[in-house]
Amino acid sequence: MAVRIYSLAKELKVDSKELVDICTQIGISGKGSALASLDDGEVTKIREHLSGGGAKPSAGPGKKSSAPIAPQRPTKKEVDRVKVISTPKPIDPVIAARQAALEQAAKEKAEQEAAAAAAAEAAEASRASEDSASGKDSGAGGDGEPAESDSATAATPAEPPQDEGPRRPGPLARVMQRGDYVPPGGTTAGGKPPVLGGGGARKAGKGSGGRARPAIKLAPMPTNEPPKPAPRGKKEPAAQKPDMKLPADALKASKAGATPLKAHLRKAEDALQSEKEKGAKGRGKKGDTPMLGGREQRQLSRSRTGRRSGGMSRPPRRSRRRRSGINTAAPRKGKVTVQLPCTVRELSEAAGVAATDILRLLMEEGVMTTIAAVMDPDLTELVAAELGLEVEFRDELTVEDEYLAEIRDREDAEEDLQPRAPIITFLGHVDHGKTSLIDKIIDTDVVSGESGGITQHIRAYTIFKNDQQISFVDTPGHEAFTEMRARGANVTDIAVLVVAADDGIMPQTEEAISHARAAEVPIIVALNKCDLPGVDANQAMQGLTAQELVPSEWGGDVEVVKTSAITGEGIDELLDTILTVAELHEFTANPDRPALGTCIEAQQESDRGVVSKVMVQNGTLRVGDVIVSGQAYGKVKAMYDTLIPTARLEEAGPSVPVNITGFDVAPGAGEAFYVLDDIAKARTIAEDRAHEARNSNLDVDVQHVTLENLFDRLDGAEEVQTLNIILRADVRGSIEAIQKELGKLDHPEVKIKLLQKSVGGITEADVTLADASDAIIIGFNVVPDEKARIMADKRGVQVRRYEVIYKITEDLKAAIEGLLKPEEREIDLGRALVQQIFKISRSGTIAGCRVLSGVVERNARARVIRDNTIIGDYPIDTLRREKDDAKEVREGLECGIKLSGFNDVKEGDLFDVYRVEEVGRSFED
Ligand SMILES: Nc1nc2c(ncn2[C@@H]2O[C@H](COP(=O)(O)OP(=O)(O)OP(=O)(O)O)[C@@H](O)[C@H]2O)c(=O)[nH]1
Repeated sequence: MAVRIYSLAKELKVDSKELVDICTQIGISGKGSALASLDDGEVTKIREHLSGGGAKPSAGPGKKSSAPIAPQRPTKKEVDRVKVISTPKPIDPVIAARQAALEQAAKEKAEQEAAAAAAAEAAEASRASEDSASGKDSGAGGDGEPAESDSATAATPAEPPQDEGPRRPGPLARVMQRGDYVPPGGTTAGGKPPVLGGGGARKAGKGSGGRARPAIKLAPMPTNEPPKPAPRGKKEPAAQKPDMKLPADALKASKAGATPLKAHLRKAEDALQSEKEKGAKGRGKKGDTPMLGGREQRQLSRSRTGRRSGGMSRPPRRSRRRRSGINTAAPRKGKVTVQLPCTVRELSEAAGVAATDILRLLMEEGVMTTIAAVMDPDLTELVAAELGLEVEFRDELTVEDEYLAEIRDREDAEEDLQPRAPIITFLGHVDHGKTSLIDKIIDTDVVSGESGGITQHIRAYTIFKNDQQISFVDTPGHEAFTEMRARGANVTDIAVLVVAADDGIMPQTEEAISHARAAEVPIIVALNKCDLPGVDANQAMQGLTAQELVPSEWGGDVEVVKTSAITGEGIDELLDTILTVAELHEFTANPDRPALGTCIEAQQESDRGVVSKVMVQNGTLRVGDVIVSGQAYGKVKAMYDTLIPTARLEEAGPSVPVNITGFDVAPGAGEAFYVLDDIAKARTIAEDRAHEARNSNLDVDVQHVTLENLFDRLDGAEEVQTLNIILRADVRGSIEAIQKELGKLDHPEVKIKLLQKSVGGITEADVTLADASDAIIIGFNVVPDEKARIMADKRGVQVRRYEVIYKITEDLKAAIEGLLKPEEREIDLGRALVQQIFKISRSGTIAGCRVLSGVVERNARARVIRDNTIIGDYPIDTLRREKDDAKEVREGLECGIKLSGFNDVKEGDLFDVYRVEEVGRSFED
């Protein structure tokens, strides 16, 4: 019987990877991964090899023995050699927290029942005494009996309820009953709320308990956000007092009074004066900032340094201390780089010119100023020119960059990294069983039906399987998964693609595959509903193969697990596969740093305020931590388990989802969160973001790749770049032809990656994917639907439509080479729906239309769209409003349109109206 390498490795207590290497050494080829299968002969060969080597457990002395090798306990040497990566201990605090919550609930229930029983007894007793007083009590026993009865009643509340019958042990109880469970000392029910994540993992990570797992190589955490520039000052030389003198010619030139500097200074002063008069308030934006002093500048300076008091003439302490060291004056340079806004001091430091010399230069121009005065770019340039220097500007650092860059960019030392639980997302076509599978997994191992803690709203949870932690993020659909990625949040390590065996690959399955591929996460397939009679798993596997997901049992590299969420078939194997894939990827994090992660969702609750579900991705989040996420900030007031929401936690380590309270407003789903050391900083960042969002007139905040800017992006790039493409076409044949043509495009610096190819019109899902993956969308004989078009405009995603295949390759080639000549560009004008047809013998067919959006112009062209497919493209011949010719007809109005050369118009057709404009070359310079 075929056995997987990792299973055999487990049995033989050796590292899976080591076993892969052994396969190669002993001539068993094609076993590149621990997930590969071995046949009986190969297993025997391996066993013989290991027994011959003497270092591994052996089957016994006889080589010919065919008896299975009994798993043996590894020797101490072996245990020492194999680094244990299982994390048995984190189970304790989580289970303890959950158990504490469940026990508390049980206790409350018992108390309520006891109170009810006591009340009933008391009522009974009072009735009895009334009866006795009225001489109705004829029973034996006299006065003593009620007393006995009372004492029995008094004892009742302390007893567990007896009438419930034997209770099925809950999963937590089951875990407690297991031999490998060690209860955490003093942190269970009734004690201080236990902690979750980090601490246990840390202890466990280096322990020697649990089964032997492969040795790990520690990998860096995937980052959530693109790297930001390092904070200012990090790499800058220390403040200095250079001994360079101003060049005489520079001074002479400025003294002559004819320099542009004087005029500029006057301009700056005027501007400052008018700003003062206006009493303008503003912060953060250099455009609003009066240069060379002013209250606003002081505010800006404070907001950037985080100081709440002090004037700009006094430099921040840190700077002063820095300057008191050795003079590290840089030699005078011919070209200097400064960051805007630039102060006199910064220019002096960058240029290696004494600040006093710059001040003197300014003074000679009649401007009395200070070393901390901010100069605008023009003035900086002019002063530099006076000094005989060329100046280059770096982008201004935002407050956010200053505070968060260090946190985001901080790389963890390898020795600080610990194994962390994998975060798994289930994707797939609607109704294929994603939710049922997750429910089954949770029910199987952690929570029984009595927990009552799982609600529809819980979308992320962590569970334990064989002492291994796994976290799930249950997104309602792959769009939500991709939406999060679009916001820079990658909260998934492994995607489980759920495919119903009776249905096979469906359109949303294809989309889910593209989304998982674009996220570059490993894919495991759960072939679900295998319990249904007559399902043909082979057919579904053929479908997977057609999607380039070749099952490992067919020699491919994709693990396909046959499951049933109803019978539980394959659930354990699915979990094992997830854990093995996770093990191979060695996900790690540093629990000893301030937390950062992603907000999965947030909502305002009437009693608790904002409750946010966050996934900790690195570090440890603690109650009391200062956090910022999007435009929200606050302090973590309380933390709850997501699976059993009554279980309170004190901290959460990497890969642990928790519900927290404390944000002032609800952060958006997919927003990154960070822990800061100061609430004022968090407030500044959140306010700054809110301010920017309010002031931003542009909806498009990301400049996505377009064929026009592709070359600019490639410019200066060192490595091979990837151009991601989403292709939608009218028929499968077109896709194949285009794919073939794209394959011919061979460029040393640009790789073309087809993220998704499918038949049909362009949808919002395509735009979401393009947004998240920085892709362009190519529509071949198809158009975007209205919502997709609006979304693409809003998100700056380029949608290019073609009707001739060679034009696609021509454009791509030209774009890569920077020679794209967009001589003609189509300007979308609007859309009109054909509501009625009028056949007029002399003129032809007139389409009675309603303009759905935009405008229809007389000299424009119209693509005729039927069932989301372009069936033709014709010039508009006549455009009429009622009986009159019209130049244009706007949204909401009715009109008659006659197309030139096309009479086969039908009701329900859409006219996609556009104009062709001549546009100059983009890359002339
Ligand atoms: N026979 C059988 N039915 C299943 C299985 N898994 C799920 N179902 C049923 O399929 C239906 C859909 O299951 P869900 O778990 O809601 O599917 P889903 O993929 O989460 O659906 P959406 O969340 O709507 O995308 C339900 O009626 C389930 O009971 C299975 O393994 N076997």
